[in-house]
Amino acid sequence: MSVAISAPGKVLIAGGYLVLDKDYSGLVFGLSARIHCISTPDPSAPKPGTITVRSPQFLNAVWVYEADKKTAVKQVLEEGSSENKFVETTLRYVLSYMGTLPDANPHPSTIITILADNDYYSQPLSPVPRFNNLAVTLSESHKTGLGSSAALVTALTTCLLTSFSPPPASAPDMRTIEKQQLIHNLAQASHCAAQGKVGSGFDVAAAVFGSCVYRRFSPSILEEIPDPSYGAFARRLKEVVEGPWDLQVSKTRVPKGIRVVMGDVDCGSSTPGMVKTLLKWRSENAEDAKLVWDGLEAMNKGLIDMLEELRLCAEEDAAIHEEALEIVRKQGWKEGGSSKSLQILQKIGRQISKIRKIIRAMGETAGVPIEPEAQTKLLDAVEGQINGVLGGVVPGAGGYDAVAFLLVDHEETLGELNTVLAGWEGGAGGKVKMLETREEQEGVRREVLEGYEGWGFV
Ligand SMILES: Nc1ncnc2c1ncn2[C@@H]1O[C@H](COP(=O)(O)OP(=O)(O)O)[C@@H](O)[C@H]1O
Ligand SMILES: C[C@@](O)(CCOP(=O)(O)OP(=O)(O)O)CC(=O)O
Repeated sequence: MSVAISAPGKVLIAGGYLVLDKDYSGLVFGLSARIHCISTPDPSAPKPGTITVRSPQFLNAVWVYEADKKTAVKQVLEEGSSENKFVETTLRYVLSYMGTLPDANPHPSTIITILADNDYYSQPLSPVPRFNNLAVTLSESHKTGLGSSAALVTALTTCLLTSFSPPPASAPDMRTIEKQQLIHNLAQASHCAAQGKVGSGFDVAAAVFGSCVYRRFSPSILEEIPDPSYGAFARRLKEVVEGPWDLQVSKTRVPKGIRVVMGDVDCGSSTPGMVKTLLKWRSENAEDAKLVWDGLEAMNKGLIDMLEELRLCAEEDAAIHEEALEIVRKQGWKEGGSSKSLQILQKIGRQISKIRKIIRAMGETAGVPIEPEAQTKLLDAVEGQINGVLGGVVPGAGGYDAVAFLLVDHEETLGELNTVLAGWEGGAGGKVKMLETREEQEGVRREVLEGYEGWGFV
C-alpha cells in the first residue's frame, strides 16, 4: 500500500541565537510549504530490500540503496548518480532503529518520491504548476531558507516508520505525543548527523510538532550515538531515541485574522560564520552578553504572551476583534483605540520595534550583521507604508537573505505588501519576492494519495 506523509517548513520569528542555548526560547511557526514523501511498493526492483528515492523536480536526483548488514543501507552508485546525505543518513538511522524492534521484518523493495512545495526554491516569474519541475540539479537550485532538509528528514522518517511497521500496528498514529516524540528524536538524530553539526533543532521541532515555542534538547544526548559503522550503533540509537529528551515544546498559533508573510531577498549573501562570531563574542563578554540575552528573552516572551492574549481575545469577542483589525488595516496600529484587541495589536507593534532595536544593538556590538542596514530600511519602509503590517523582522539568524512580517490577513494588505516588496531596490539587498506560504499550525501528517495524481503512483 502506498503511504504519503508531509512535514512543514519553518520560520523563526523570535529567538535566533538565543534558542541555541537551552535556557532560552524560540518562537517558530511551521509553514504551509511542505515537503512530501510518498512510498510505493516496488515489486520489479532488481534485488529484495532495494529502496529507490527520487526527487523528480530536479535533474540527476535518483538515489538507489540496498540493505547492507553493516550500516543498514548502502548506496548503489550508478554512473552519473549523485549522493544525498540527508536521504542516506535518514534511511540508515530509521532502518537501523526499526531493525531493533521485536517484530522486525526485512523491508520490502520500495520507491520513495520526494515532492517539495514550490516556495522552498526560487521559481521563475511565470505562473508554475504545483511541485514545479525546476529542471536543474538540487545543488543548482536557489533555496529560500524554509528549512528543506529538516522537513525532508522528518517526512522521510515518518514515511519509513509508517510504511515498514508491521500491521496492524502500521502507521504510528502521529497524533499521539509518544509517536511524535519518537519521530522527533529519530529525525533530530539523523538531521544532526547529516548536517555534521548540532544546531538548536528548532527546524526539526517545527517540522514534527508544527508552530511552537521551542526550548532545545541538551546536545549531549546525541553524543551517545556512535558512528553507524560501530557494532553497537543500532542498540545505542534505540536507547537514545526511546530515552528521555529534555526539549520543551509548547504549541502555539497566530491569532485569528493575523498572518505571517515571508520575503525572499535575492541577494545570494547569507552570511556564513554569523553564529560562530556571535557565540565567540558571547563567550568573551559573558556578563554583557547575559544582560542582552536575558533582556531579549524577556522581550520575546512578552511578544509570545501578547500573541496568546490576542488569540484569546479573538475567541472571546470575534466582532470586536474584527473591528480592531479593520482599524489597524485602515489607519495603522499607532492610532489610539479603546478595545482590548486594538490595545494588544498596538502592544505587539511596539514590542516588535523594541525587539528589533535590541537585535540591532546586539549585532553591532558583536560585529555581526543580524539586522543589516539594508534590511532595516526595508522593514521600516514596509511598516511605514502599509497600515496593516504590525511589524517585520529578520527571521532566524538574520542577515541579508530574508524578511518576515506579521500583518492583518486581508487581501488588500497582502496586495500592498506585494507591491512594496516587488518594487524594492535597496542597499545591499537585491530584489525581494513575497512568498505565498503562510504560517500553519500542524506539524508532520499523513496525506491522502489523491493529491499527488500525475506523479506516476496513484
Ligand atoms: N526536494 C528535495 N529532494 C531531495 N533532497 C532534498 C530536497 N530538499 C532538500 N534536500 C536535501 O537537503 C539538503 C539541503 O539542506 P540544507 O543545505 O541544510 O538546506 P535547508 O536550510 O533548506 O535545510 C540537500 O542537499 C538535500 O540533501
Ligand atoms: C542562529 C540560529 O539560532 C537560527 C538559524 O535560523 P535560520 O532560519 O536562519 O536557519 P537555517 O535554516 O539554518 O538558515 C541557529 C539555530 O538555532 O540552529
